[in-house]
Amino acid sequence: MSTSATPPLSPLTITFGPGNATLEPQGQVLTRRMSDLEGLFVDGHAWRQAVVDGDPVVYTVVSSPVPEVPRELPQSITTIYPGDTGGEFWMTKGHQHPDPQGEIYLGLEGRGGLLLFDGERAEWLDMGPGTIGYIPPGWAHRSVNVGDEPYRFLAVYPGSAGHDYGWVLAHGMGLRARRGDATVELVPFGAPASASDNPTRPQE
Ligand SMILES: O=P(O)(O)OC[C@H]1O[C@](O)(CO)[C@@H](O)[C@@H]1O
Repeated sequence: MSTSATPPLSPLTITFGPGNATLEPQGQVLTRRMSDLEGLFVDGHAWRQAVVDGDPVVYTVVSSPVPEVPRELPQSITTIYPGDTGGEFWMTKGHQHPDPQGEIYLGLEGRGGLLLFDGERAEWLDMGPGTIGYIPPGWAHRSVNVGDEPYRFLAVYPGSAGHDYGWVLAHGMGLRARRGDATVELVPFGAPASASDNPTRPQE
């Protein structure tokens, strides 16, 4: 199997590839470049410049062949590359499940964080190899690489959960993760980009 399988599935084993970067057998592979993250970084000028300067790959999602359909339990490995845009750490788009169901992440490599927002409360979970992050039903979720190496994690989620990206654009994520002096700095979602990033840049 090299793409999404068709139910009914037979029992199967799925193994990690080299560096925990892939799954075998493997399904779909999604590549998100900077241009796919329009409107998500608070510093829109820095985002646009990064697109012009080569439109780097921000993260990839490698799925197993288990399909996103009701009653199945798909898995995927997400690799977020290290970097920041206008001081804001590279991250996934973030989404809400239209069908509110839980999800688990297992940290595999690197240093990351799991930002959760239910529309009122925001929570931050530190993630690393061996950490399980639990996403309860009704919490939008975004992963962030806060280190200097690729941050990699396994996600396991109900196949009927779905991905609502519009919810995050409409409601935000409560907090943003910025590069601080020694570690991650969490700031209110609406806080402007730091003036020191570009002193001559007018605020959007
Ligand atoms: O869908 P987004 O927000 O781009 O983030 C990708 C992550 O979310 C998932 O789609 C599942 O929640 C994972 O496969 C992956 O870790």
